[in-house]
Amino acid sequence: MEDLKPNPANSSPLTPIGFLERAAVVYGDCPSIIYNSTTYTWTETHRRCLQLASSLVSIGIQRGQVVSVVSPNTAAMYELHFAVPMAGAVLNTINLRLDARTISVILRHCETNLIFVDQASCGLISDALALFPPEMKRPPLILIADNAAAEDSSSASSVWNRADFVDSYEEMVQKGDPLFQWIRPASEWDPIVLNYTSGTTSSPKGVVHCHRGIFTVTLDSLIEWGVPKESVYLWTLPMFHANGWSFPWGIAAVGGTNVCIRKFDAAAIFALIHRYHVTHLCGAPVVLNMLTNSPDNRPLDRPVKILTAGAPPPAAVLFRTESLGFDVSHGYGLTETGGLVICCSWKSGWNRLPAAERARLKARQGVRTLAMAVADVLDPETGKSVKRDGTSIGEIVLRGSSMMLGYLKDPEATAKAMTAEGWFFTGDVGVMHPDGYLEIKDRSKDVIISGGENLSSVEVESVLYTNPAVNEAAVVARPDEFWGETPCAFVSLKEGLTRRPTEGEIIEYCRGKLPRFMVPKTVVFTAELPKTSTGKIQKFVLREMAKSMGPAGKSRL
Ligand SMILES: Nc1ncnc2c1ncn2[C@@H]1O[C@H](COP(=O)(O)OP(=O)(O)OP(=O)(O)O)[C@@H](O)[C@H]1O
Repeated sequence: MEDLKPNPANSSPLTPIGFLERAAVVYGDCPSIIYNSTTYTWTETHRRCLQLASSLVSIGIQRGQVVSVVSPNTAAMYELHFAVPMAGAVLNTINLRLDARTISVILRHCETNLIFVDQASCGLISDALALFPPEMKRPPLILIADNAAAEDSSSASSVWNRADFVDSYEEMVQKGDPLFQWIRPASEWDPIVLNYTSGTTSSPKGVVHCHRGIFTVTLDSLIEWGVPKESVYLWTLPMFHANGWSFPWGIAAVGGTNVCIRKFDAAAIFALIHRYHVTHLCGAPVVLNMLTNSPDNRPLDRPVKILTAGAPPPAAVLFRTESLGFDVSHGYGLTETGGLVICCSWKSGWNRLPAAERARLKARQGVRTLAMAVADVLDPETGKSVKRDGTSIGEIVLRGSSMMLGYLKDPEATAKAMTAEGWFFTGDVGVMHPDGYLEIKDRSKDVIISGGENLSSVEVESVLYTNPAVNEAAVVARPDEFWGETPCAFVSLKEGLTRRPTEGEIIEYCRGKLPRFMVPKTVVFTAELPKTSTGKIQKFVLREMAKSMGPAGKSRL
């Protein structure tokens, strides 16, 4: 059989871009995108993306060049996930909640060739470009004009003239060629996207993924979550966050409907679910918490599937979300993995367990998805797999086909993250349970060491979330003269409480539920917890605050 080798008939490069072509054939008349009063079909989306791709080529965009986008979840943002790679270019979606300085650094770092700017982000991009060194060439801009953005503060007219843009998004679509032969990747290893990490632990890093990686993670996520054909997907997860965990391409693969929205709050989510018969949505645990704590929440008429990832979901939050009628799935991934690669695959037998136990099991991150080759937890001392006992701690490592190509212009960080032994080191600390499901205990930088014992801040937080008065909680290390470090809890309380608990009461509550060394020694009440632009709690900010409070004293309790 040695003579049987790859040949042109069996080795066409894998790419998710072909999903759109197929959707236009199979689901041509079905709605592809609903955005405010606009509805497109898959035939129209396919045609519009081809037209836009051809216009990109005619203005000089070349294979492998970076094209950036700053936009909320609009129809244009969705189309660009296909149109930019169809022009052979690399899509770089930028988090519009970042500050101008960070965006300026990103734009210069990736040497972008063109920026699509949503009307409401013009002020932000103007500020970011003003920070370019004077001798540096500014990239050309395309305006995504949008009536729905008009109410936002820094609209185009107030910052820039139309002449500052080389064109408008809609004009580029309209003048493009609907018969354009899109530029297929020469190799499946060609880059397709460049995404910057959330910057939770350090400065954002530029992660490059190839067509093959995105193809596999997209199909993998559809299978793992069980997304059927013609699902109705509500875009609550920003597409700029790791490409919405691959669902822009995934929803095309199943011919679903993308309900795109610029902004959301709990009331809007419940209204849209009802109006469009939404079947699926994604959100970080902070979104689940917002839905369940909102006065607008109401039990759903029919079950809606919600996939959560991005931060540890406390069991209490999962429990409350399911009580409203959501069917929650829990996954784990990093910008570096292109989407979710570990999922808490649900076993039907678990449905017979009490609700609290179900939530506890679901709070575990789970097992590798089908396309991930290996997921393991390695002992930091020996480099060997930890015992499957649910208590031995190690670093979570991964190997598989959706792993990034590497960090842009950072061979050192790339080599540190992906070793010659074939592991990607996640920087997350976890345990392996006897049933083969893994659970994150902390980010390695967030582990608290108290009296020589490693203490999981996530476990303490999950207890705090069960307190009916607690809205959000985060636990970090506070220096302590005797113990080295002790857990310090930052807590925001729910609105409308008739009586607010005291620090002593919160500590007492934890005493009843945690081993002594894990009980917070300090509780700080705060109106809101600091978050990154992707909704993750910024523990480094809280750590600094805890440090500035000084050593906790000589308490030996
Ligand atoms: N289900 C989950 N449970 C717990 N943590 C999760 C889960 N999913 C993702 N995470 C956390 O999110 C991280 C990946 O986040 P992302 O790629 O958005 O950037 P970041 O790591 O937050 O930012 P940076 O790398 O710049 O510090 C994971 O390493 C993990 O710590």
